[in-house]
Amino acid sequence: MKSLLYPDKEFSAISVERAIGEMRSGRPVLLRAGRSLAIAVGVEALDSNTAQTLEALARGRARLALTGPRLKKLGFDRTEPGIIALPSIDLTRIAALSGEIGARFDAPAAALSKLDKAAMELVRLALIEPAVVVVPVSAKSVAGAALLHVDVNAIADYRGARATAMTIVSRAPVPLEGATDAEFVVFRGGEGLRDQVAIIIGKPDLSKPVTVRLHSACLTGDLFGSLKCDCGDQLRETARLMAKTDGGILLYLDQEGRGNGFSNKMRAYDLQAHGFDTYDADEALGFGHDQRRFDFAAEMLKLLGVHAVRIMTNNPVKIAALEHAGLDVAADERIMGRMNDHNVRYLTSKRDRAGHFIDADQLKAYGLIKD
Ligand SMILES: Nc1nc2c(ncn2[C@@H]2O[C@H](COP(=O)(O)OP(=O)(O)OP(=O)(O)O)[C@@H](O)[C@H]2O)c(=O)[nH]1
Ligand SMILES: [Zn+2]
Repeated sequence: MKSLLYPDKEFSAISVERAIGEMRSGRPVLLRAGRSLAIAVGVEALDSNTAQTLEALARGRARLALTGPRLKKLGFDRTEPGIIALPSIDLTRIAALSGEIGARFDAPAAALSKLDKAAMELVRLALIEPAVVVVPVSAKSVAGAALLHVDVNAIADYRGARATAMTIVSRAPVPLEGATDAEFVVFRGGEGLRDQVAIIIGKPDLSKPVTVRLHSACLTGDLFGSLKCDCGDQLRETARLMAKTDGGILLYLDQEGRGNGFSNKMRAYDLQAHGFDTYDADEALGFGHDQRRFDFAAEMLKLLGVHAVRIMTNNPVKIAALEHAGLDVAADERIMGRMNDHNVRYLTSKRDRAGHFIDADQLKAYGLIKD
């Protein structure tokens, strides 16, 4: 039946997209690896009803899958993701293991099975808290249950199949303040089928290096002028600069919170309000320093006919990503926002911990760094 509608490979990717939707909605998903089955439930979605149902199915065999950074924070000597046995679905223990600050556990953590790996990847794709309960089940015990099934191989192959599959779905002129000749081009595709936008400012000459910026969405900074970062300034300054010079292309990428999603960014901001720096906060939540990939952004540029770029960024990873994707990076230029008491620590951390090219003199003048 399925092959009547879609080729098998396409059906695999579609089943993952459906599973991402289930995860984001807080519903369990049934994973299959050969003859083994397991139910995966994001920790974010656990309540006492779900816990009771899982308890009955688990018969002591459930486990909690956590990322490497989270296990490290718990005191485990490992950087790889792993699982911790859950003899019972104890919500307090699960909450402590997955998110409590200062929680420490010395129970052994084991390597992920194929089922656990798939569960972790789904949670990552769904942009929810990166912790998932995995409950091995028999086919008989879930017969007739209204659960979405997805094969672990489909999940493993998903990124490769979809990461750069971008198509243009609409475009229209939108005059901007400071850049009246601007056209918005909307792309759809990539992981999670999000909408991504390219804003073509002026008439860039595609036969020469085109000025580009890859700008990851920051609702707080871009729209509300949050003082915690420099995003809003960078965004508007880039558009103005492109309009004043030979034009350019600004990619506005749906990658809130360095790719962690907006809810996780707000969790991180809450930790920052209690003294954590930007990277420590993400680590405490189980994330690495930066989850973003820019291969799909390079594909957007290629689809617009760009071969060579002059990129405006302080982030070395963006430069390397475009080069890796086969674009000629003819130059890279800095773009700084205004510094203030609320964002100077954030900018210092980006310089010191992620190698961003941020003007040390400016930071020094602000008095936060010594050398
Ligand atoms: N997780 C997390 N994300 C943050 C925090 N502050 C800002 N962000 C996100 O960081 C990203 C910043 O995007 P960009 O300005 O494009 O990227 P950048 O890596 O700073 O590089 P350039 O600005 O090009 O130098 C956005 O996705 C923001 O939502 C934070 O404290 N934690
Ligand atoms: Zn920001």
